[in-house]
Formats: sequence, C-alpha cells, structure tokens
Amino acid sequence: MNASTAKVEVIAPREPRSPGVKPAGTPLLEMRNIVKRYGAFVALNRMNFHIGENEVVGLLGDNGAGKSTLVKMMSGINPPTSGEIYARGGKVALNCRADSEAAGIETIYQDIALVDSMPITRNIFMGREITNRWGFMKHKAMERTAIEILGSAVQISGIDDPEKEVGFLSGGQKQAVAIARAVHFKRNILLLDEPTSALSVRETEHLLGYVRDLKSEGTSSVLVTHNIYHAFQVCDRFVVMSHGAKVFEARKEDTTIEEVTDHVIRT
Ligand SMILES: Nc1ncnc2c1ncn2[C@@H]1O[C@H](COP(=O)(O)OP(=O)(O)OP(=O)(O)O)[C@@H](O)[C@H]1O
Repeated sequence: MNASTAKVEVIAPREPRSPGVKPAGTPLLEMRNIVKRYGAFVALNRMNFHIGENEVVGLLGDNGAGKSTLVKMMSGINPPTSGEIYARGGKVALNCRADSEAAGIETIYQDIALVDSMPITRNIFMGREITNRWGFMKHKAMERTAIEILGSAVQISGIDDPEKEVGFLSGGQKQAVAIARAVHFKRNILLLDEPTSALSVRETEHLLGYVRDLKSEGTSSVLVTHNIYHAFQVCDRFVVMSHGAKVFEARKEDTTIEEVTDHVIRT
C-alpha cells in the first residue's frame, strides 16, 4: 500500500431506516457529513444533523451511539475529523467554546459548568463580566442584572438572593441558572445533554417548561435524553443515532412514541 492509498477513509456507510427530514429554511446550525475518529475508532460516521429556527430537536440513541460526541462538537470542544459545519448558511469552524458561543450556541452539561463556590451573579457573568473602563468588575451592575434575569426570564422558584453561592442550590436551580445565562446572552441554540438525569420530577417538569418557553422566545434547543417520554413532551423532531450515524429521523406529527422507541432499542 502506498502513502496515498493509506489516507483514503474506509467507513462503511450505514443505511438510515428513514429518509430524514429536510430543513424548512436555512438552519441555525447544520452539520454535514461529519466524521469523528478516536484513533481507529469511528465515533461519528458521516453524520448529518441540523437545528432549525423555533424548534426543539430530540437527539436519542442507546449508550455509546455518539450523542455526546456530537453535542461536544457543537460546543466547540471536540472538533470533527472531517465534515462541514454551517451557522445560518455560513461555513464555520467550531474549534473552541468561543467559536461555539459566537455561533449563538450555549451548552448545558450533565455536570453543569457552574462554580459551586461562587455566587449566582458571578456564575451568570462568568467570562463575560461587566467591567468599567479600567477593567474592574462592576459588581452592583451585575447584581442588578442578575436579579432581573432571575426574576423575569425564567422565574426560578426558590432563588431570592443572587449573591447566594451556587453550591447551596438544588440540581434544578443550578440548571435554571445555566439557562438564565443562556437567555441573557441571547443564544439562539441551547444544547442540553441529559439535563434531567439528576433532577426531581418537579424540577424536570420545570426544566422542560423552560425549554418550551425558550422556543417561544426564539431559542431553539437540542435535547439529549434517554427518556423518550420527556422528549415527546417538548421536541418537534426526533433524531435517533446508532453507532455514530443517524438511523431514524421524523417530525413529531409524522411518528409515534412506539416507533421512536423501536428505533432506539433496535441498534
Ligand atoms: N475521547 C474518547 N476517546 C475514545 N473514544 C471515545 C472518546 N469519547 C467517546 N468515545 C467513544 O465514542 C462512542 C460514542 O460516545 P458518546 O459519549 O458520544 O455516546 P453517547 O451516545 O453520548 O452515549 P451515552 O448515552 O452513554 O452518554 C463511545 O463508544 C465512546 O466510548
């Protein structure tokens, strides 16, 4: 084998079980033909994925299907080996968190990226602190804005003091702070990777409510979950992955919970 043939990618294409769903307009974000390799292992296998305006997309699949790999790619912390990414039709490279944020994306991780020992206000403004012209932080201005955000944007129950340390909040309240941050910085895409795994039933209902509210305010979401019932409560479209590829995709009105479940377990 010479050097040029050694470079040719040999990835067995998987046949999707459904024809897929074409974007209605220009997607907020589109991933085309994405391959992600970890050494010889192919974690994403010519994956196509898009997020449209005003929609919640459920990203489903069994353990190891590649969901988190795709989410991390959209968050800019796991660049693809090959493939193309477009934000509102323009080609982009998502090589770091800042690239992802510039594309209007905010991620809410399973183990929420908040600092427990810091007050809510500092967490909301982390990395984007309001400063005066000498670079000193304007604590009062941040606190005022934090109160506004906590009070109006997501109505976080039980949080009365923005100076409270995040470590004292429940899992659901932490999620809500992370969502408040996304709302305030006007992200147009929110990525939620297993956000309900550590939440109570009530907190889960609140979180799903936020996702619905955000959609009506113009923020689309991608919800990664193993709970198909949660997905059916809020998602407009379902994408099922298996072995790094999309195997099924349908709009909610064109499918049933039984059909989606069947595709998730039939890996
Ligand atoms: N850094 C890495 N190095 C090597 N392999 C990895 C790495 N990260 C993920 N993988 C592999 O890629 C595959 C997809 O993993 P991923 O975490 O994306 O799956 P998932 O669908 O999110 O699964 P789960 O629902 O269990 O979280 C798995 O087989 C995993 O072991």
